Amino acid sequence: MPLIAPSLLSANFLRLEDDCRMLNDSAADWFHLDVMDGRFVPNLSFGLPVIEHIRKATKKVCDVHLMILEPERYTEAFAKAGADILTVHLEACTHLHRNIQQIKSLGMKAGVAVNPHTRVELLQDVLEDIDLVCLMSVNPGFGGQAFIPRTLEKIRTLRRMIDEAGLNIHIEIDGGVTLENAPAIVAAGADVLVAGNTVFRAADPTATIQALKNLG
Ligand SMILES: O=C(CO)[C@@H](O)[C@H](O)COP(=O)(O)O
Ligand SMILES: [Fe+2]
Repeated sequence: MPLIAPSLLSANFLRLEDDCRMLNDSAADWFHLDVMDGRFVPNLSFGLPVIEHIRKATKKVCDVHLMILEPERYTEAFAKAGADILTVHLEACTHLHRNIQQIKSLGMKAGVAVNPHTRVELLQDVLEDIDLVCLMSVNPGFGGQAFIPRTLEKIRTLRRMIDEAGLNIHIEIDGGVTLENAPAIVAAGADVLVAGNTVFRAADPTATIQALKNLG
């Protein structure tokens, strides 16, 4: 059964407390929180104050996905805000290994995200240092985009790399996850499904989260 991480980028920000409560009462495992800087990605989202409040509204894992340049400038602030997992983009880090060490030294789990054009083989030399790989299955910046099918092959390659190294690392798929494609994503070797629009645009978000869990 995969872990389900609804993305609050698609939540109703006027009713964020209601959406947090709905997720708390649902089968959701993690809260996926997308932070954008308008530089690494062509969009802005929310930042530290919002995450601090969401942290107080849930006991579930806060999985923070940083789509920002120079993430090392904010690592400590996100630790203080209550992130459990902090994921930085390989493409945004000059000193990725150092950034990973910094995240872990502050008591958080470390994730590395890769864009659709980035080969997963580039993760080989940090694999043993991280807790999660976030494979972007859309170009980061927006919710509601279509899943890029080539991601399935990348999941299989990454799963092989992780298994051959005898490691225990989450493979999280982020972007365009639906009830239709979730079974193939899990069959390819992913174990965490991020879902924004599929959950928050559903007539019954709670049932949809449960269905994603059962389908995978
Ligand atoms: O990081 C991102 C987008 O950049 C994602 O986490 C999206 O928020 C996922 O939304 P859907 O594609 O599931 O609607
Ligand atoms: Fe994300």
